[in-house]
Amino acid sequence: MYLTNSGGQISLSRIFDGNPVATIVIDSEHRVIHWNRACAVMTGVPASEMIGSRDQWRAFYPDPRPILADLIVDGAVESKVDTFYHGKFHRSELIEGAYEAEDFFPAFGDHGCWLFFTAAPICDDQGRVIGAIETLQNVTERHRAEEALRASEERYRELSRTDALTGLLNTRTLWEHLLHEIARAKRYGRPLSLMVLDCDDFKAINDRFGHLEGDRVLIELAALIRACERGSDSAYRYGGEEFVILLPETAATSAMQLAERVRARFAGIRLPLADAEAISATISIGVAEWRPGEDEQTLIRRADEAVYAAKHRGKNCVVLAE
Ligand SMILES: Nc1nc2c(ncn2[C@@H]2O[C@H](COP(=O)(O)OP(=O)(O)OP(=O)(O)O)[C@@H](O)[C@H]2O)c(=O)[nH]1
Repeated sequence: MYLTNSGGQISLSRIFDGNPVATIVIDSEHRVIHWNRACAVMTGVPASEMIGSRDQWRAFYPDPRPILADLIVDGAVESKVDTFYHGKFHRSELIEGAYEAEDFFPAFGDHGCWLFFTAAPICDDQGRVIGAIETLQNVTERHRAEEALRASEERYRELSRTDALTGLLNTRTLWEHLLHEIARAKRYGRPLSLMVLDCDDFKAINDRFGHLEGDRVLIELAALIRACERGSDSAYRYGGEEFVILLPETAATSAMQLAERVRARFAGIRLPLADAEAISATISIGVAEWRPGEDEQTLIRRADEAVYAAKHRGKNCVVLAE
């Protein structure tokens, strides 16, 4: 078949060969009849090794198996395409009987390669499939950019949910979780407790040792809280030197025990300073168990009031909310 122009004729195989998109054509016997230059460059396999053979798989896979064009020649039975390209293919919206797929080829290039490939049937005048044409494009760069974007979105999502200094969840997340946990406690009639922890005399710590050392105390307290929380608990930085631990499935007695453990362990910590001095600090804790019908603001307010009560009792203690 020829195209004609003022300069003469161009054969179809020259057109294929000049196509910058890697292209393979096979006949009804699965024999390769075209393997263009772009395909040779992409796969590293010259056309001379492929034309007339049924070895097209060799350019892509370690073991013999059909490529997409082979499945098209075999009638493009969807279940068969699915066997080889599960979750990675869909029907072409442009050409009937054609498929598009995207897959990772670990042996391509230095670190593997993502290819987007399409295969369509070639039919005779009666509509019988007499071969298939497959095109392949390297979409690795696009994939890497998408992965980087996903990772950065995930990082931003994480940052928007956490407190930068301590790495604990932030107040916004606390309100979300609290609403959810109250709804759950209500629906299933389960206990739910919460504690508010407030660093004692923190202004004096800042004044005496400096703001950076104050930050160290907060970081240390956050680490201790994280070490003490159980699987279903979650911890939040609630304000400057205030923290919250949310305790699903926990009644007041257990919450008080946990609070007492955190208080005692924190009081025992000595943060060494350069001049052989050490910082020690204490916390006051208010514990509140959710009451049926109570909303999140009221629950937190009761725990806050218990913290004030603890401060009035001399600090470094735990008080159960009224
Ligand atoms: N280093 C540091 N200090 C903070 C941070 N956030 C808040 N603060 C300080 O925490 C101190 C809290 O002081 P107050 O609310 O007066 O409470 P307190 O000194 O702990 O006194 P009591 O609550 O009665 O024990 C303030 O001086 C704030 O500036 C922070 O992220 N880092």
